[in-house]
Amino acid sequence: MAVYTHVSAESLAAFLSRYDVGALVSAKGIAEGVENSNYMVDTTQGRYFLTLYEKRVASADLPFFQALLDRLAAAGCPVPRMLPDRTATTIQTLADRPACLIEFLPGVSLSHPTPAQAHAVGAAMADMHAAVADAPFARPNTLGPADWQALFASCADQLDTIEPGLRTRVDRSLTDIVARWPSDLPRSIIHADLFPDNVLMLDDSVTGLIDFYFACTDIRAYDVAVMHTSWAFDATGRRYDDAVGAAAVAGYCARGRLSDAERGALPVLARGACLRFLLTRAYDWIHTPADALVTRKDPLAYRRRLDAYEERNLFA
Ligand SMILES: Nc1ncnc2c1ncn2[C@@H]1O[C@H](COP(=O)(O)OP(=O)(O)O)[C@@H](O)[C@H]1O
Ligand SMILES: N[C@@H](CCOP(=O)(O)O)C(=O)O
Repeated sequence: MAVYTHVSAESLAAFLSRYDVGALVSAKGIAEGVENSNYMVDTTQGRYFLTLYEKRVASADLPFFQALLDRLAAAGCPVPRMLPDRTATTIQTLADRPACLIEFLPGVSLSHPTPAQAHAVGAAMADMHAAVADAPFARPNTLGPADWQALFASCADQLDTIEPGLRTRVDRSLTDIVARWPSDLPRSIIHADLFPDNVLMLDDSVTGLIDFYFACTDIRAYDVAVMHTSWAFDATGRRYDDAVGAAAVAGYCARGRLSDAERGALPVLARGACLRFLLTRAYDWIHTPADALVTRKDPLAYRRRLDAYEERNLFA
């Protein structure tokens, strides 16, 4: 469960009184997620989502996320807008954290997506990229290739406590992936974390694209690669489902386009995605406070995916 910061009923009621959303009825910490503290809040008028931003979300970036969500929502993408209070203030402070009240969207996150569902999420990603194609705002990727060496250094000494040999394994791939990283592919705002748990679905329809807090300006095909790494494997990273992976890419191409150069780069972009999530998971595995109500994610599930992408071209 990801609740790092506890909010008392009194302070939540006072917070809600700034909005036209009715009075607090109940609030409960959300079991999923690892980055922020999230609550599902019921009021006399409906259901809302409350996020208190923690470690990896800089408050200076919140206006970017707000503008991005507003733009995507205006274009018809199923994203939750951050709600303004009566004074038109959206980004607030609660329990000494930046905090936002957010639209609650229907749907559930899938554990075992089918090809049809992966196709739908690929299409939704292409629509999202189209909606931000000429967006007048940008945000650098703070977890891109230029940051991996420092991230590696911050946990290198403890990597072998997760799995003997992991330090050497990561080091070897890091050097090779960074050397091969493409520099001339189209860039745009990307989600950068469109895992199944960041997509809400009902049957085969996408009802919510959520958790944009890693969104940034980077290689557009990297978003497709991140999606592939997260949708085409089971949670342990042991079982690869070619039909799901192919459907996610096909869904993207049904509504958007991948050039030959972008397609050709997918294997190295996927290896980079594996490394990025392996490293952040390893960092969290090592540094998450013992009393945090959070389920740490297994770094080795991404070491296994990295192995799979290095064994053969899963995009062939
Ligand atoms: N706007 C929303 N509407 C409905 N459910 C949501 C919404 N945002 C998040 N959730 C639920 O909360 C979970 C955790 O949210 P998420 O943003 O992924 O957390 P974190 O940023 O901490 O990783 C999601 O998996 C989803 O089930
Ligand atoms: N998707 C990342 C972690 C980021 O957490 P999220 O709950 O915000 O998606 C991972 O699985 O490592």
